[in-house]
Amino acid sequence: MEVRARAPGKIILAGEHAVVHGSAAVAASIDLYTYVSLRFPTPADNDETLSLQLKDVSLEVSWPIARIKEAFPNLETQIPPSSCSLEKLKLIAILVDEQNIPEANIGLAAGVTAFLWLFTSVHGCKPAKAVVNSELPLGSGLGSSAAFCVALSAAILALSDSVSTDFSHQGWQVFGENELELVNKWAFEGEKIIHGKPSGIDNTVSTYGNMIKFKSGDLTRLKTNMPLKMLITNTKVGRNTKALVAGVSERTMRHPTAMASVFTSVDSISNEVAAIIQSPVSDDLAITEKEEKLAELMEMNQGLLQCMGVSHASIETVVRTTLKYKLSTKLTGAGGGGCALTLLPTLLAGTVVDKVMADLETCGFQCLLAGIGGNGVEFSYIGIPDLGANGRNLS
Ligand SMILES: Nc1ncnc2c1ncn2[C@@H]1O[C@H](COP(=O)(O)OP(=O)(O)O)[C@@H](O)[C@H]1O
Ligand SMILES: C[C@@](O)(CCOP(=O)(O)O)CC(=O)O
Ligand SMILES: [Mg+2]
Repeated sequence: MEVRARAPGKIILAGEHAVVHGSAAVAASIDLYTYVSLRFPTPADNDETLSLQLKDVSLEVSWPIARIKEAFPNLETQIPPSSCSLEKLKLIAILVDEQNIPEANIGLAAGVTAFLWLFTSVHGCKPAKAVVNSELPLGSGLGSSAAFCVALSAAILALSDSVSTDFSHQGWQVFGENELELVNKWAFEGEKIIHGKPSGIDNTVSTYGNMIKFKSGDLTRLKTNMPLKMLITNTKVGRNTKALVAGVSERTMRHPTAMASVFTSVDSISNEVAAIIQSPVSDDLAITEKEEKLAELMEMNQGLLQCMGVSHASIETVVRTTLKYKLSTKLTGAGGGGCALTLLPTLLAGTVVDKVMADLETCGFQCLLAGIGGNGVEFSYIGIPDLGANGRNLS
């Protein structure tokens, strides 16, 4: 039995970092996905291992099931998601260490740890093979860690008894509300292992898709008929979300009052962004006015992100370059490099977009125009006899 799941990446229109400290943030899914396929071997395969293949980084790790049983003598599966205890984290760390993950890929150890925790929590010591590949750049602010955890949780749950799904459905299918909640909760536990202290916004938008406002764990789904076009620029400067989030917390401990004001300002910006996006649009003039307000709010948010210490010279270069064309830019995700978002007004000439993209690419950056606000996590059973030719096989 094999299942494939896919979960989208995201952009944050307002509120990253501040959302970790209780402010509101606004995020949207993008049409770039992480795919996970998960398969239980048949008796004929005679395969008694648990393995994980990470295609994007050319890494494969595997453990004999006997080794996992030895490491977790008292392993119990659980249905309501819970946090990984320190004791279990230590046991998993030993299993991960045994894989000799190359020093250059050391950030991946956290992803491998999250996989072991999620899989064994639901399926215990069962042989299986998981394969992961992604259209998202890793560690760039587009939520690859959340998409990884959401797709993994979805695949793991789709092959478990805890969700009722339709095996005869052809092609991608969506979970029911209860199952989505379960996927989201497990993914959040995975994100905790990768990020340290995530707000939950990334796994939530990857699970539910579309556009959301998120504050202190509460999700509001935003309805909009405003066409929103963003240019995403990847500075290709590598960074690590966990370290950046920890840096903001340290600054907050040093300057609690000043940072509280910064977070309050971000909260107001996110609420205003959400209100603008949701208000009805009547004509081109109304759209232009709304775009001008959004652009200004993005500039203000970028200033506050700089205040938090998470901007970067490469991000400032994107801000300056796009400003030459009167376009507003802010970083998206954890910052410190990674990706920036530039609002492209509806009436902006295509030639201007081409010029700004060429200018940014001259700086060594990579530009992409992704679709915004599509579906959240989906899954599809593979190799079921009556799945038929429409069952999409992406391998
Ligand atoms: N496709 C993938 N394959 C392997 N690991 C992944 C993949 N996507 C995400 N990860 C995990 O997520 C980490 C990057 O997460 P993070 O620093 O939060 O950046 P972002 O979420 O912005 O891409 C990687 O170091 C790895 O542990
Ligand atoms: C900085 C933060 O707001 C978003 C991080 O996103 P990313 O991992 O950089 O894609 C952290 C969080 O909300 O968990
Ligand atoms: Mg992340």
